[in-house]
Amino acid sequence: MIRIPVALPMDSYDIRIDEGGLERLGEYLAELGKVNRALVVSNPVVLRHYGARVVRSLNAAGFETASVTVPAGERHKHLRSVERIYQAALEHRLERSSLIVALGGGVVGDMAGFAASTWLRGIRVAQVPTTLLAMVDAAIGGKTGVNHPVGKNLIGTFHQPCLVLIDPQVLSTLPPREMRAAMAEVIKYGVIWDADLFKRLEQLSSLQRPDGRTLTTLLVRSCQTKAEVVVRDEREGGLRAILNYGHTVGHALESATGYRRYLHGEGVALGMVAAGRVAAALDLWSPEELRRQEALIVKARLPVRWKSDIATEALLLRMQSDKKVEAGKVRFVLPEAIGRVRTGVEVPTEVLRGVLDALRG
Ligand SMILES: NC(=O)c1ccc[n+]([C@@H]2O[C@H](COP(=O)([O-])OP(=O)(O)OC[C@H]3O[C@@H](n4cnc5c(N)ncnc54)[C@H](O)[C@@H]3O)[C@@H](O)[C@H]2O)c1
Ligand SMILES: O=C(O)C(=O)C[C@@H](O)[C@H](O)[C@H](O)COP(=O)(O)O
Ligand SMILES: [Zn+2]
Repeated sequence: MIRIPVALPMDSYDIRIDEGGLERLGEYLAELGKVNRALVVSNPVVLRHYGARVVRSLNAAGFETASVTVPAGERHKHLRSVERIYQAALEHRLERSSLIVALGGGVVGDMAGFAASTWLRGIRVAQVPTTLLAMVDAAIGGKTGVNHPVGKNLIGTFHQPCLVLIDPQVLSTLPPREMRAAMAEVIKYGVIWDADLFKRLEQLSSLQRPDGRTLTTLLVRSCQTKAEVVVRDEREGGLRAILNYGHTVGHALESATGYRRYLHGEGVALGMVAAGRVAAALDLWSPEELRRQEALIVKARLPVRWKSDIATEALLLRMQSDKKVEAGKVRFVLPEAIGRVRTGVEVPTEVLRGVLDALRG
C-alpha cells in the first residue's frame, strides 16, 4: 500500500493506493475514530459492480450502513440529485459522528462531498474514487459542488475528505472513453508542474490502458502534485489556480453543450489546446512546446477541435461565469514552459476569439 499524506494544518488526511483495498475500507475508516453510521453514495452502475464489497467491509468494521444512488452522468450533477442524498441521510438518521462514503467518479464525489459539507453543517466524507479521473484529481483537495445550467460547479464548498482510498482494481470495468478522458488531467499535471511526468508520457508507447507499473507511477505522480498544490493553497487564493489549466474553455464547452456532449476530461483536453494556442499567440510559450502538448493530446486519443455548431460568441459568454473572473475580466492560466504556468493572465478578446474560431470545425 502506498500512502500519500495531504498534510493540511486543520484537516490532514491520507491518500491510500491499495490493490484490492475496497475490502479494507471499513478497517481504514475504523482507524479514524468514532463513526456510528455510514451512508454509501454511488450511482447505479458503480453500486452494481462494487457496492456489495464496500458494504460488506463497512459492516464487518461495525458500521450501520445504508446506500443511496444518484443518476449517472454530468447532466445529473445538480441540486435535485443532492436532495436524494439528504433524503437518505434523513432516513438513515445520519448524525454528526456519521460518515458519507463517496463511491464513484467525480460526479458522485463532488455531490457526495457537497452533501457531507452541508448535512448538519458538515459531517465527514471518505472519497473512494472508481474512475481514473477521480483517482488522480477529483477525490483529492476538497472541492465539492454541482453545476448550474449557466456554468460548471457554480454552487459548491471546500470540504476535505477524511480519507481517499484508491483501489486500482476497479479500473478493470471502466469504459475506454473514460480512461482516455482521465489522461487529460494527467497531461495537465505534466504541463503545469511536472515536466518529468510529461516526458514519461511522451515516451510511453500508448496512453490507452497503462500496464500496472505505469498506472501506479501515473497515480502516484498525479496524487503527489495535487496534494502538494492543495497543501500550499487550500482555498485557491493563488497557486491552486494552476489546477484550473484548460478549464476556462473546457468548462465553457461542457456547459454550452448542456453537459451532454463532452466528458469533463475531453473538455479539459480541448481547453488545454485553446490555452496553449493563446499562450503561443501572446509569445508566452514556444511553438515547439505547443506542438508537443498537442501531440500528447492526440496520442491520448482526445479531441483537439470542436464542432462548428458551437458558436465562439456562446463560449465567450459562458466564460464570463468562470470562477477566475476578476473585475468582470476572465483570467487565464497559460503555459510558459512545460512544467510551469502563469496564472491571472488577461487575454485580449480578439486574440481569444481568433484561437476559438480556429478550433471550431
Ligand atoms: N472536485 C474536484 O477537484 C474535481 C476535479 C476534477 C474533476 N471534477 C469533476 O469530476 C467530474 C468528472 O468525473 P469523472 O470523469 O470521474 O466522471 P463520472 O463521475 O461521470 O464517471 C464516469 C462514468 O463512469 C462510470 N463508472 C465510474 N466508475 C466505474 C467503474 N469502475 N467501472 C465502470 N463504470 C464506472 C460512471 O457510472 C459514469 O457514468 C466532473 O463533474 C468534474 O467537474 C472535480
Ligand atoms: O482542484 C482544483 O482546484 C481544480 O481546479 C481541479 C480541476 O481539475 C477540477 O475540474 C475542478 O473541479 C475545477 O474547479 P472549479 O473551481 O473551476 O470549478
Ligand atoms: Zn478538472
